[in-house]
Amino acid sequence: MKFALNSKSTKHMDDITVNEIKIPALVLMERAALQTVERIKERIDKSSRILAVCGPGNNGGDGIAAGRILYLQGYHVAILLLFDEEKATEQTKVQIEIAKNLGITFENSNKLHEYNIIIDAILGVGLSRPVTGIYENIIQEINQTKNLVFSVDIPSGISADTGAVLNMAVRADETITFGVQKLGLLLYPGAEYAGRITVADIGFPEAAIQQTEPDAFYYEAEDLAKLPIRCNYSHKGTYGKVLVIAGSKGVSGAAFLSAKAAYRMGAGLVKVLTCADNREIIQTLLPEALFEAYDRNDMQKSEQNREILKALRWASVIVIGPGLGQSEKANELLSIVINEAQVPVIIDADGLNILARWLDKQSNDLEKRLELVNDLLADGTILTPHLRELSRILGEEVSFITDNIIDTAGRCSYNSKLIHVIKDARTVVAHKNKKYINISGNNGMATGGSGDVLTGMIAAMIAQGMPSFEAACLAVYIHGLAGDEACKEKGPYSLMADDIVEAINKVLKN
Ligand SMILES: NC(=O)C1=CN([C@@H]2O[C@H](COP(=O)(O)OP(=O)(O)OC[C@H]3O[C@@H](n4cnc5c(N)ncnc54)[C@H](OP(=O)(O)O)[C@@H]3O)[C@@H](O)[C@H]2O)[C@@H](O)CC1
Ligand SMILES: Nc1ncnc2c1ncn2[C@@H]1O[C@H](COP(=O)(O)OP(=O)(O)O)[C@@H](O)[C@H]1O
Ligand SMILES: [K+]
Repeated sequence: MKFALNSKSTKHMDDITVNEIKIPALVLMERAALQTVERIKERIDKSSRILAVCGPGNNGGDGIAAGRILYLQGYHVAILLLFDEEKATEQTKVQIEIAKNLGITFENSNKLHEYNIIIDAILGVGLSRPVTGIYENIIQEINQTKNLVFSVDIPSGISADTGAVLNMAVRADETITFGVQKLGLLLYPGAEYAGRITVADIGFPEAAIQQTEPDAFYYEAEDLAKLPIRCNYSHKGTYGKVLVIAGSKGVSGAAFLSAKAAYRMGAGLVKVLTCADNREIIQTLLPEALFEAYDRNDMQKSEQNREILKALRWASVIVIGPGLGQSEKANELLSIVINEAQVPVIIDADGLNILARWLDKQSNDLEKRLELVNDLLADGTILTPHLRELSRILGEEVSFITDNIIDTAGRCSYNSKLIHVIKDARTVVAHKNKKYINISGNNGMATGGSGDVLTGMIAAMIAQGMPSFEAACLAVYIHGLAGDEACKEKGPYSLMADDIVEAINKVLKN
């Protein structure tokens, strides 16, 4: 598990390090520069012509120092300052003075075409407003050259908080970020602008890191160790019972994908509760699944509802929504589940759309709607909306979410007992003040049914005994990894949801 910070927390960590622990800012800057130089040297040679393009803040200071270190090692280096020297920070002024004393060339106009390596040290985590004027112009020029671009800490113009492009941003080949990962480098579009990212240790002391509340966390391969253990002395009951309430007349794929994914993820038993018409297709495609219809015409309604309640009592976790439609029956099923379930519930797809319609009848106000959902659903209920579904629940535009997905996740989950899995290219899972950002997965997964697969995977993790929030984070991570495995074989164009299901084993067996 790794942590990520926003700009405010990064400054807080810097502040403790420099002002309380008293490690001089220039020492940190020198280490930042040395780390930057290490990465750059892996991709250049002595014939390279390097230009450090620097802004007035400490990001610029890092760039000047990196240029100076390369110069002293015999590389061809020049520095371009984009500001009036008076405006530089104290540390950056020192860096300018050292570089001048050593006789390093300072360019006074943009001659980007005379260089093939750019050190982008224009703006770092201190970016506070949209980029305009000469900053905008130079960034545009950098992006138009074919030069190899190394961004210091973060590509200039990318918000460290949201990953947004503040009007104009550098498209880097590599980004060397210092101490801790930044939210803006994990989230798109920042993640794409950053190119290859290195999180470089520049000696922030553990005490400073400990005193800084992480803004989000993410998983890497070692976190697969969090998978529930399977023991020899066990049976199918040990690994839980997943009830998938999904599908409707003519719609069977979602139920199939969700149920199959739950099995591939290790659930002991999976039962599909769907419309009677789907019996043959589900039993043919997935004979391992138990089958129950929610609309049998050989039963009275009360008798049918008793069967549904029996299924709810049978389950150790319930999925409701994929392909369910928004019919009267679907509405009724969601009500029954919300009122009667005594185990964790995962609400997806049409389950969420129905919920949004209920909310529409009650309030247009975002806070009020969040309060209503919170009151309606049981502790630990998991909602798995994609951006459009979440926009319906919140009663806001999709852009309201994409402008600041971390902030939105915070608003949904702060003071809430619910777990939100906000699905996107970088899915965010939020619960109370905890936020997970998922970095696995690929654009091949932007294909019908891949969300249904995820729902089954989360359910299987819960069925095997994981707490709901941890189950959601791990399932989202593995879903992305399975997507990556599937993509190796099928490629991003041809990847289909069932390929993700079929690749789960590649992730789990290692
Ligand atoms: N301190 C430490 O421990 C360490 C810090 N380190 C490094 O410091 C970096 C942070 O430095 P920083 O705080 O000085 O901010 P930085 O990103 O250089 O920019 C601020 C300047 O830009 C200006 N500005 C802002 N937006 C603008 C815009 N749109 N267009 C134009 N100008 C704009 C802003 O002006 P202002 O908003 O004040 O008017 C101010 O002058 C960090 O990313 C890392 O690289 C490392 O050395 C490791 C140790
Ligand atoms: N570009 C992408 N990169 C990574 N993951 C993606 C990308 N596009 C979609 N996904 C993932 O695929 C799934 C799509 O879910 P959803 O939109 O609910 O699909 P469906 O409703 O068709 O099942 C989500 O888990 C999402 O995170
Ligand atoms: K930068």
